[in-house]
Amino acid sequence: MGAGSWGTAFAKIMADAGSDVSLWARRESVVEAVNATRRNPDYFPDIDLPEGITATADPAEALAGARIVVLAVPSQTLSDNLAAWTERIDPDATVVSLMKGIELGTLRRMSEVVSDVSGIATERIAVVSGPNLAREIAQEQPTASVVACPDHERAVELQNAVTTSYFRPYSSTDVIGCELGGATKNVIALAYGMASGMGMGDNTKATLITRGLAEATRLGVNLGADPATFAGLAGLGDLVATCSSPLSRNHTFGKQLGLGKSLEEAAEVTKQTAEGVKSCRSIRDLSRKAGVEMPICETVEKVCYEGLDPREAVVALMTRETKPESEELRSKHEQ
Ligand SMILES: NC(=O)C1=CN([C@@H]2O[C@H](COP(=O)(O)OP(=O)(O)OC[C@H]3O[C@@H](n4cnc5c(N)ncnc54)[C@H](O)[C@@H]3O)[C@@H](O)[C@H]2O)C=CC1
Ligand SMILES: O=C(CO)COP(=O)(O)O
Repeated sequence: MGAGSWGTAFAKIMADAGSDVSLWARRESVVEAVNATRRNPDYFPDIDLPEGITATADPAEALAGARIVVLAVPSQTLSDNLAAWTERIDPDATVVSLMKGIELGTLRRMSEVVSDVSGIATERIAVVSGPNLAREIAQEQPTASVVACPDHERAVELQNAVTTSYFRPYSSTDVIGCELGGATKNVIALAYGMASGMGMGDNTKATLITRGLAEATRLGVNLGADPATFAGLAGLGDLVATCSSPLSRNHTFGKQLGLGKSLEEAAEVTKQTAEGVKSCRSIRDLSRKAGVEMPICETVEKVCYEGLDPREAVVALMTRETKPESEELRSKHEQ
Protein backbone atom coordinates (compact mmCIF):
# COMPACT_ATOMS: atom_id res chain seq x y z
CA MET A 1 0.00 0.00 0.00
CA GLY A 2 2.05 2.90 -1.37
CA ALA A 3 3.98 3.04 -4.64
CA GLY A 4 6.70 5.49 -3.61
CA SER A 5 10.32 4.58 -3.47
CA TRP A 6 10.26 1.90 -0.78
CA GLY A 7 6.79 0.57 -1.57
CA THR A 8 7.83 -0.05 -5.19
CA ALA A 9 11.21 -1.60 -4.30
CA PHE A 10 9.58 -3.82 -1.65
CA ALA A 11 6.93 -4.96 -4.15
CA LYS A 12 9.80 -6.03 -6.39
CA ILE A 13 11.40 -8.01 -3.52
CA MET A 14 8.12 -9.81 -2.82
CA ALA A 15 7.46 -10.58 -6.48
CA ASP A 16 11.05 -11.81 -6.96
CA ALA A 17 10.55 -13.99 -3.86
CA GLY A 18 7.54 -15.62 -5.56
CA SER A 19 4.43 -13.71 -4.42
CA ASP A 20 1.72 -12.25 -6.60
CA VAL A 21 1.82 -8.60 -5.62
CA SER A 22 -0.92 -6.03 -5.91
CA LEU A 23 0.64 -2.55 -5.65
CA TRP A 24 -1.65 0.29 -4.57
CA ALA A 25 -0.70 3.72 -5.93
CA ARG A 26 -2.52 6.97 -5.27
CA ARG A 27 -2.14 8.24 -8.80
CA GLU A 28 -3.76 6.65 -11.87
CA SER A 29 -0.78 7.73 -13.99
CA VAL A 30 1.55 5.55 -11.88
CA VAL A 31 -0.88 2.61 -12.10
CA GLU A 32 -1.10 2.89 -15.88
CA ALA A 33 2.67 3.20 -16.30
CA VAL A 34 3.47 0.23 -14.04
CA ASN A 35 0.92 -2.03 -15.77
CA ALA A 36 1.75 -0.93 -19.31
CA THR A 37 5.55 -0.44 -19.17
CA ARG A 38 6.55 -2.41 -16.01
CA ARG A 39 8.28 0.72 -14.72
CA ASN A 40 7.46 3.32 -12.07
CA PRO A 41 8.39 6.53 -13.93
CA ASP A 42 8.31 8.79 -10.85
CA TYR A 43 10.69 6.77 -8.70
CA PHE A 44 12.60 4.20 -10.78
CA PRO A 45 12.26 5.10 -14.46
CA ASP A 46 15.26 2.88 -15.27
CA ILE A 47 14.28 -0.30 -13.36
CA ASP A 48 12.25 -3.15 -14.86
CA LEU A 49 9.62 -4.41 -12.42
CA PRO A 50 8.76 -8.14 -12.34
CA GLU A 51 5.66 -9.57 -14.03
CA GLY A 52 4.33 -10.60 -10.61
CA ILE A 53 3.37 -6.99 -9.79
CA THR A 54 0.00 -5.55 -10.81
CA ALA A 55 -0.75 -1.95 -9.88
CA THR A 56 -4.15 -0.57 -8.90
CA ALA A 57 -5.50 2.74 -7.60
CA ASP A 58 -8.35 0.93 -5.82
CA PRO A 59 -7.40 0.04 -2.21
CA ALA A 60 -10.17 -2.58 -2.02
CA GLU A 61 -8.80 -4.35 -5.08
CA ALA A 62 -5.25 -4.22 -3.70
CA LEU A 63 -6.28 -5.65 -0.33
CA ALA A 64 -8.67 -8.36 -1.59
CA GLY A 65 -7.38 -11.77 -0.46
CA ALA A 66 -3.98 -10.38 0.63
CA ARG A 67 -2.21 -12.66 3.14
CA ILE A 68 0.49 -10.04 3.71
CA VAL A 69 -0.43 -6.35 3.73
CA VAL A 70 2.59 -4.06 3.47
CA LEU A 71 2.18 -0.40 4.45
CA ALA A 72 4.52 2.11 2.76
CA VAL A 73 3.04 5.59 3.10
CA PRO A 74 4.49 8.59 4.98
CA SER A 75 4.38 8.08 8.78
CA GLN A 76 2.28 11.19 9.36
CA THR A 77 -0.50 10.05 6.99
CA LEU A 78 -0.65 6.39 8.04
CA SER A 79 -3.42 6.86 10.58
CA ASP A 80 -5.79 8.48 8.07
CA ASN A 81 -4.87 6.04 5.29
CA LEU A 82 -5.38 2.99 7.45
CA ALA A 83 -8.73 4.18 8.81
CA ALA A 84 -10.03 3.98 5.24
CA TRP A 85 -8.45 0.57 4.53
CA THR A 86 -9.01 -1.40 7.75
CA GLU A 87 -12.32 -3.09 6.91
CA ARG A 88 -10.79 -4.54 3.73
CA ILE A 89 -7.88 -6.23 5.51
CA ASP A 90 -8.22 -10.03 5.85
CA PRO A 91 -8.62 -10.94 9.56
CA ASP A 92 -5.69 -13.38 9.39
CA ALA A 93 -3.36 -11.28 7.30
CA THR A 94 0.06 -10.20 8.54
CA VAL A 95 0.28 -6.40 8.46
CA VAL A 96 3.77 -5.09 7.83
CA SER A 97 5.02 -1.56 8.47
CA LEU A 98 7.90 -0.27 6.36
CA MET A 99 7.68 3.22 7.87
CA LYS A 100 10.45 4.87 9.87
CA GLY A 101 8.82 7.66 11.84
CA ILE A 102 6.98 8.60 15.04
CA GLU A 103 3.53 10.20 14.82
CA LEU A 104 3.44 13.87 15.82
CA GLY A 105 1.21 14.68 18.81
CA THR A 106 0.35 11.12 19.79
CA LEU A 107 4.04 10.02 19.81
CA ARG A 108 3.02 6.57 18.59
CA ARG A 109 5.35 4.18 16.80
CA MET A 110 3.94 2.97 13.49
CA SER A 111 2.99 -0.49 14.79
CA GLU A 112 1.08 1.28 17.58
CA VAL A 113 -0.77 3.37 15.00
CA VAL A 114 -1.64 0.16 13.13
CA SER A 115 -2.98 -1.61 16.21
CA ASP A 116 -4.84 1.45 17.56
CA VAL A 117 -6.45 2.43 14.26
CA SER A 118 -7.27 -1.03 12.92
CA GLY A 119 -7.72 -3.02 16.13
CA ILE A 120 -5.43 -5.70 14.66
CA ALA A 121 -3.69 -7.79 17.36
CA THR A 122 -0.02 -6.93 17.90
CA GLU A 123 0.93 -10.57 17.14
CA ARG A 124 -0.16 -9.95 13.53
CA ILE A 125 1.81 -6.72 13.10
CA ALA A 126 5.39 -6.86 11.82
CA VAL A 127 8.01 -4.29 10.91
CA VAL A 128 10.87 -4.41 8.42
CA SER A 129 13.87 -2.20 9.10
CA GLY A 130 17.54 -2.15 8.18
CA PRO A 131 20.10 -0.54 5.86
CA ASN A 132 17.65 -0.51 2.95
CA LEU A 133 18.09 2.41 0.59
CA ALA A 134 15.32 1.69 -1.90
CA ARG A 135 17.25 2.57 -5.06
CA GLU A 136 20.12 0.20 -4.24
CA ILE A 137 17.61 -2.59 -3.59
CA ALA A 138 15.74 -1.89 -6.83
CA GLN A 139 19.12 -2.33 -8.54
CA GLU A 140 19.47 -5.68 -6.73
CA GLN A 141 22.52 -4.65 -4.76
CA PRO A 142 22.83 -7.08 -1.83
CA THR A 143 21.66 -6.01 1.60
CA ALA A 144 20.25 -7.44 4.83
CA SER A 145 17.38 -6.34 7.01
CA VAL A 146 15.37 -7.26 10.12
CA VAL A 147 11.82 -8.64 10.08
CA ALA A 148 10.38 -8.20 13.56
CA CYS A 149 7.10 -9.50 14.96
CA PRO A 150 6.09 -10.44 18.53
CA ASP A 151 4.95 -13.78 17.10
CA HIS A 152 8.24 -15.34 16.01
CA GLU A 153 6.57 -17.94 13.78
CA ARG A 154 4.89 -15.16 11.84
CA ALA A 155 8.21 -13.31 11.59
CA VAL A 156 9.74 -16.44 10.06
CA GLU A 157 6.84 -16.81 7.58
CA LEU A 158 7.35 -13.21 6.51
CA GLN A 159 11.11 -13.71 6.39
CA ASN A 160 10.57 -16.55 3.90
CA ALA A 161 8.23 -14.38 1.82
CA VAL A 162 10.84 -11.63 1.39
CA THR A 163 14.07 -13.57 0.92
CA THR A 164 15.79 -13.10 -2.44
CA SER A 165 19.35 -13.34 -3.77
CA TYR A 166 19.80 -9.63 -3.01
CA PHE A 167 17.64 -9.18 0.13
CA ARG A 168 18.48 -11.19 3.26
CA PRO A 169 16.13 -10.66 6.21
CA TYR A 170 16.93 -11.74 9.78
CA SER A 171 14.03 -12.47 12.15
CA SER A 172 13.48 -10.72 15.49
CA THR A 173 10.76 -10.16 18.07
CA ASP A 174 11.99 -6.67 19.03
CA VAL A 175 9.46 -4.45 17.27
CA ILE A 176 10.12 -1.50 19.61
CA GLY A 177 13.88 -1.56 18.99
CA CYS A 178 13.52 -1.84 15.21
CA GLU A 179 11.03 1.03 15.05
CA LEU A 180 12.97 3.36 17.33
CA GLY A 181 16.23 2.55 15.55
CA GLY A 182 14.62 3.36 12.19
CA ALA A 183 12.94 6.59 13.29
CA THR A 184 15.91 7.97 15.24
CA LYS A 185 18.50 7.31 12.55
CA ASN A 186 16.61 9.66 10.23
CA VAL A 187 17.10 12.54 12.68
CA ILE A 188 20.78 11.70 13.12
CA ALA A 189 21.14 11.55 9.31
CA LEU A 190 19.81 15.13 9.16
CA ALA A 191 22.57 16.15 11.60
CA TYR A 192 25.15 14.22 9.57
CA GLY A 193 23.95 15.86 6.35
CA MET A 194 24.23 19.29 8.01
CA ALA A 195 27.82 18.51 9.06
CA SER A 196 28.56 17.46 5.52
CA GLY A 197 26.98 20.63 4.10
CA MET A 198 29.14 22.70 6.45
CA GLY A 199 32.26 20.93 5.14
CA MET A 200 33.01 19.04 8.34
CA GLY A 201 35.31 16.02 8.29
CA ASP A 202 35.18 12.34 9.14
CA ASN A 203 35.90 12.74 12.85
CA THR A 204 32.76 14.90 13.16
CA LYS A 205 30.73 12.38 11.16
CA ALA A 206 31.95 9.38 13.17
CA THR A 207 31.16 11.27 16.36
CA LEU A 208 27.60 11.92 15.16
CA ILE A 209 27.04 8.28 14.24
CA THR A 210 28.44 6.99 17.55
CA ARG A 211 26.72 9.47 19.82
CA GLY A 212 23.54 9.24 17.71
CA LEU A 213 23.51 5.50 18.29
CA ALA A 214 23.96 6.13 22.03
CA GLU A 215 20.86 8.40 21.95
CA ALA A 216 18.76 5.85 20.05
CA THR A 217 19.83 3.04 22.38
CA ARG A 218 19.13 5.09 25.52
CA LEU A 219 15.61 5.90 24.33
CA GLY A 220 14.99 2.33 23.19
CA VAL A 221 16.13 0.71 26.41
CA ASN A 222 13.98 3.13 28.39
CA LEU A 223 10.93 2.20 26.29
CA GLY A 224 11.45 -1.57 26.49
CA ALA A 225 13.67 -2.42 23.51
CA ASP A 226 16.51 -4.94 23.51
CA PRO A 227 19.79 -2.96 23.49
CA ALA A 228 21.33 -5.58 21.14
CA THR A 229 18.93 -4.46 18.37
CA PHE A 230 20.75 -1.12 18.22
CA ALA A 231 24.06 -2.85 17.53
CA GLY A 232 22.38 -4.73 14.66
CA LEU A 233 21.06 -4.02 11.17
CA ALA A 234 18.07 -1.95 12.30
CA GLY A 235 20.33 0.15 14.55
CA LEU A 236 23.95 0.71 13.58
CA GLY A 237 23.48 -0.79 10.09
CA ASP A 238 20.73 1.59 9.07
CA LEU A 239 22.38 4.55 10.80
CA VAL A 240 25.60 4.08 8.83
CA ALA A 241 23.81 3.56 5.48
CA THR A 242 21.48 6.51 5.88
CA CYS A 243 24.02 8.96 7.29
CA SER A 244 26.67 8.29 4.71
CA SER A 245 24.60 7.90 1.53
CA PRO A 246 23.74 10.75 -0.83
CA LEU A 247 20.77 8.53 -1.82
CA SER A 248 19.24 9.19 1.62
CA ARG A 249 16.55 11.86 1.60
CA ASN A 250 17.32 12.72 5.24
CA HIS A 251 21.04 13.10 4.51
CA THR A 252 20.24 15.24 1.46
CA PHE A 253 17.77 17.40 3.38
CA GLY A 254 20.28 17.94 6.22
CA LYS A 255 23.00 18.83 3.74
CA GLN A 256 20.85 21.59 2.27
CA LEU A 257 20.27 22.99 5.77
CA GLY A 258 24.04 22.84 6.39
CA LEU A 259 24.56 24.80 3.16
CA GLY A 260 22.37 27.54 4.63
CA LYS A 261 19.08 26.70 2.85
CA SER A 262 15.71 27.15 4.57
CA LEU A 263 13.41 24.25 5.44
CA GLU A 264 11.26 25.03 2.37
CA GLU A 265 14.28 25.23 0.05
CA ALA A 266 15.65 21.93 1.42
CA ALA A 267 12.25 20.25 0.87
CA GLU A 268 12.24 21.48 -2.72
CA VAL A 269 15.60 19.81 -3.40
CA THR A 270 14.78 16.56 -1.57
CA LYS A 271 11.22 16.08 -2.96
CA GLN A 272 10.50 12.60 -1.47
CA THR A 273 9.57 11.88 2.17
CA ALA A 274 12.35 12.83 4.64
CA GLU A 275 10.78 11.46 7.82
CA GLY A 276 13.33 12.98 10.22
CA VAL A 277 12.05 16.49 9.51
CA LYS A 278 8.80 15.66 11.31
CA SER A 279 10.12 12.96 13.62
CA CYS A 280 12.80 15.23 15.14
CA ARG A 281 9.93 16.91 16.95
CA SER A 282 8.05 13.76 17.97
CA ILE A 283 11.28 12.05 19.09
CA ARG A 284 12.20 15.12 21.11
CA ASP A 285 8.78 15.00 22.78
CA LEU A 286 9.01 11.24 23.33
CA SER A 287 12.45 11.55 24.92
CA ARG A 288 11.34 14.38 27.20
CA LYS A 289 8.30 12.35 28.24
CA ALA A 290 10.54 9.38 29.02
CA GLY A 291 13.11 11.59 30.79
CA VAL A 292 15.85 10.51 28.36
CA GLU A 293 18.54 12.92 27.15
CA MET A 294 18.86 13.14 23.34
CA PRO A 295 20.93 16.27 22.66
CA ILE A 296 21.56 15.68 18.94
CA CYS A 297 17.85 15.12 18.24
CA GLU A 298 16.93 18.17 20.37
CA THR A 299 19.41 20.27 18.39
CA VAL A 300 18.14 19.08 15.01
CA GLU A 301 14.64 20.12 16.06
CA LYS A 302 15.94 23.58 17.00
CA VAL A 303 17.62 23.99 13.61
CA CYS A 304 14.47 22.88 11.78
CA TYR A 305 11.88 24.82 13.76
CA GLU A 306 13.46 27.33 16.14
CA GLY A 307 15.76 29.20 13.77
CA LEU A 308 19.01 27.87 15.27
CA ASP A 309 21.90 28.29 12.84
CA PRO A 310 23.62 24.91 12.20
CA ARG A 311 27.04 26.40 13.04
CA GLU A 312 25.79 27.68 16.38
CA ALA A 313 24.17 24.27 16.91
CA VAL A 314 27.59 22.62 16.68
CA VAL A 315 29.06 24.99 19.28
CA ALA A 316 26.09 24.40 21.59
CA LEU A 317 26.50 20.60 21.33
CA MET A 318 30.28 20.70 21.79
CA THR A 319 30.23 22.95 24.85
CA ARG A 320 27.64 21.02 26.86
CA GLU A 321 28.62 19.83 30.33
CA THR A 322 31.24 17.04 30.11
CA LYS A 323 29.97 13.48 30.74
CA PRO A 324 31.23 9.90 31.07
CA GLU A 325 30.85 7.85 27.86
CA SER A 326 29.31 4.76 29.46
CA GLU A 327 25.65 4.75 30.42
CA GLU A 328 26.49 3.06 33.72
CA LEU A 329 28.94 5.78 34.74
CA ARG A 330 26.53 8.44 33.50
CA SER A 331 23.78 7.32 35.86
CA LYS A 332 26.25 7.32 38.78
CA HIS A 333 27.45 10.79 37.71
CA GLU A 334 23.87 12.09 37.61
CA GLN A 335 23.00 10.80 41.12
N1 LIG B 1 12.98 5.08 0.35
C1 LIG B 1 13.72 4.34 1.12
O1 LIG B 1 14.89 4.05 0.79
C2 LIG B 1 13.19 3.80 2.40
C3 LIG B 1 12.07 4.34 2.99
N2 LIG B 1 11.61 3.85 4.18
C4 LIG B 1 10.43 4.39 4.82
O2 LIG B 1 9.30 4.07 4.02
C5 LIG B 1 8.27 5.03 4.23
C6 LIG B 1 7.72 5.47 2.89
O3 LIG B 1 8.78 6.14 2.26
P1 LIG B 1 9.07 6.18 0.71
O4 LIG B 1 8.37 5.14 -0.04
O5 LIG B 1 10.52 6.20 0.57
O6 LIG B 1 8.49 7.64 0.43
P2 LIG B 1 8.16 8.31 -0.95
O7 LIG B 1 8.13 9.77 -0.71
O8 LIG B 1 9.05 7.79 -2.00
O9 LIG B 1 6.71 7.76 -1.25
C7 LIG B 1 5.63 7.99 -0.41
C8 LIG B 1 4.40 7.44 -1.08
O10 LIG B 1 3.29 7.79 -0.29
C9 LIG B 1 2.35 8.48 -1.11
N3 LIG B 1 1.68 9.47 -0.28
C10 LIG B 1 2.05 10.71 0.04
N4 LIG B 1 1.12 11.30 0.79
C11 LIG B 1 0.13 10.40 0.95
C12 LIG B 1 -1.12 10.41 1.59
N5 LIG B 1 -1.56 11.47 2.23
N6 LIG B 1 -1.86 9.29 1.54
C13 LIG B 1 -1.45 8.20 0.89
N7 LIG B 1 -0.28 8.13 0.23
C14 LIG B 1 0.49 9.22 0.27
C15 LIG B 1 3.15 9.13 -2.21
O11 LIG B 1 2.34 9.34 -3.35
C16 LIG B 1 4.19 8.04 -2.46
O12 LIG B 1 3.70 7.07 -3.31
C17 LIG B 1 8.90 6.15 5.07
O13 LIG B 1 8.51 6.02 6.39
C18 LIG B 1 10.40 5.91 4.94
O14 LIG B 1 11.11 6.34 6.09
C19 LIG B 1 12.23 2.81 4.79
C20 LIG B 1 13.32 2.21 4.23
C21 LIG B 1 13.87 2.65 2.98
O1 LIG C 1 15.56 4.23 5.57
C1 LIG C 1 16.31 4.35 4.63
C2 LIG C 1 17.44 3.45 4.41
O2 LIG C 1 17.41 2.34 5.25
C3 LIG C 1 16.11 5.44 3.66
O3 LIG C 1 16.55 6.62 4.21
P1 LIG C 1 15.94 8.01 3.67
O4 LIG C 1 14.48 8.00 4.04
O5 LIG C 1 16.74 9.05 4.38
O6 LIG C 1 16.15 8.02 2.19
